[in-house]
This record gives sequence, C-alpha cells and structure tokens, in this order.
Amino acid sequence: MRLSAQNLGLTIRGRNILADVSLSVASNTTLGLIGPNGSGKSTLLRLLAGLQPKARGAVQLGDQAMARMSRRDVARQIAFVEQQSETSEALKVCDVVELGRTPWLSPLAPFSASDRLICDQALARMGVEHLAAQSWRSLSGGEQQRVQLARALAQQPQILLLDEPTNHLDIHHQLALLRLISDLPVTVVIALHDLNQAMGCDQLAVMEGGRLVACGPPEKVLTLPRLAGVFRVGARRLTDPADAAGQFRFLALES
Ligand SMILES: Nc1ncnc2c1ncn2[C@@H]1O[C@H](COP(=O)(O)OP(=O)(O)OP(=O)(O)O)[C@@H](O)[C@H]1O
Repeated sequence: MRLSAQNLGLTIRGRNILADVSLSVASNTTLGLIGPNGSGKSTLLRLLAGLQPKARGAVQLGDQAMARMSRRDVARQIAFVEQQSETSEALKVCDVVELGRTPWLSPLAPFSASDRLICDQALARMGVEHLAAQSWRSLSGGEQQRVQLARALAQQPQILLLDEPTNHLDIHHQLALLRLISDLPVTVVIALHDLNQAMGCDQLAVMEGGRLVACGPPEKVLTLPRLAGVFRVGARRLTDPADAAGQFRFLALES
C-alpha cells in the first residue's frame, strides 16, 4: 500500500517542530528516515501514524485520507514501533504480542485459534518464542524491542513505521531484522542512525531542523557534501573487494 503525506507540520508552543514535509512511499518499498538528533524523525513518524492531533497537513493510505478513517481502520493498516514503548510492565510477552491482534477483534470475532497462530508465528519470526511466558519487565532492552516488533508483525499491517528499531539489538539481530524488513511484503518507513545500514533502503529521506531536505535513491541522497553539511562528518566510500559492496568510513571534521 502506498503511503503519502502532504505538507505535514507541527508547531508546539510557538516552535516549528516539523514544517512542510511531503513524501510518498511506493507500495512494498522501504524508506529510510535519517537525520541528526532532534531533526524531527520521530515526530514525522508519529504524524504518519496519525498520533498527533495538532498536526497540519494530510496523510493518505493508498487512496484513503487518514483523517476520514476510524482509528480501528488505521490500526488495521499501520503498525508503529516507537523508540520507547509504553507497554504495561505487568504484562507477559505473549500478552504484548496478542495486543497486535486488537484491531482485528470484535465481540463477533473474539481471539481465535488463527489469532493464536499469527501471534506464535510473529514470536517465532522475531526469535522470542522462548520468552512467551516471561514477564515484560524481566526482558533486556533488545528482547523488549524484538517483542514490540513481534507485536507489530502480529498486527499484519500493510504499512510498518519503525523508530530506530535496531538501537538495542546485537549485530546478529540487527542484520536479521533488516533482512526480515526487506523480505516482508509491506511498505516500511524506518528511522535509522546507522548510515551504512540506511544505504540498504530503497529510498532515503533526510531530515534537518524539522524539514525534509532530500529524498531519493540512497546513492543520490547520501553524497559527501550532504554528509558534511547535515551530519557534520567527513566520509570515504570504501569498496569490499569480495563483492564490490560499498561502505562509508566516517571521519570527524575539524570544528
Ligand atoms: N512534545 C514536544 N514538545 C516540545 N518539543 C518537542 C516535542 N516533541 C518533540 N520536540 C522537539 O522536536 C525536535 C525533534 O524531535 P524528534 O524526537 O522528532 O527528533 P529525532 O530526529 O527523532 O531525534 P533523535 O535522533 O534524537 O531520536 C526536538 O528538538 C525535540 O526536543
């Protein structure tokens, strides 16, 4: 499903947190959201998820205007994994993942064996099935992050919004998650700080000071002048002789 946004903006106490952000993410592609600390990535994701009532602008899910959809219908299309989840500490891991099924349940369609199967598959996909009976509070940061991702998968969304989903993960689970995301038949917007990992996205959007300053194919967007101008680093692009894959080596700029 295509996700698009026109002129998104947010002003809080007179300060423009986000201004004039328009973008379009083609169905089943991944948009990497990058930018320095405080540039507006999390805010943009919250607006794309429809979680900021004071926002300006419009979001469209496919042909539908989000503003005209019920919260339940939005939740059937979009799953959002925030940086800090508000999950209640009293819940068990399996309960957290079951929350992902909420938009699909009703008095006429209570939690069923097929919902159980979907949750079990999501737990297995994120490699946390062995934690199912454990309390949320007892998990490590990386385990909690993987359980939140399992909750999002259980939601079976068309669109996945992920705010720095790799920040607590060990390198094995980082690579496994990025591969899972590229294999899933869903539209993904993912905020990332690792610019080498971001180069694996189909498109990149660069945020700076609450504005979208560049959007397009990674090689066109992450140029050396932009790395210097927006991220305040120098860089050299190295090539792995084994497979010709490129990697940035970042260098501190003299201040
Ligand atoms: N509710 C709020 N009230 C006031 N300021 C806010 C609020 N939410 C966000 N901001 C400010 O808006 C700016 C953008 O924040 P945001 O969390 O979107 O940045 P980010 O790019 O995700 O940063 P990071 O990379 O550090 O996670 C920051 O300066 C932040 O302090």
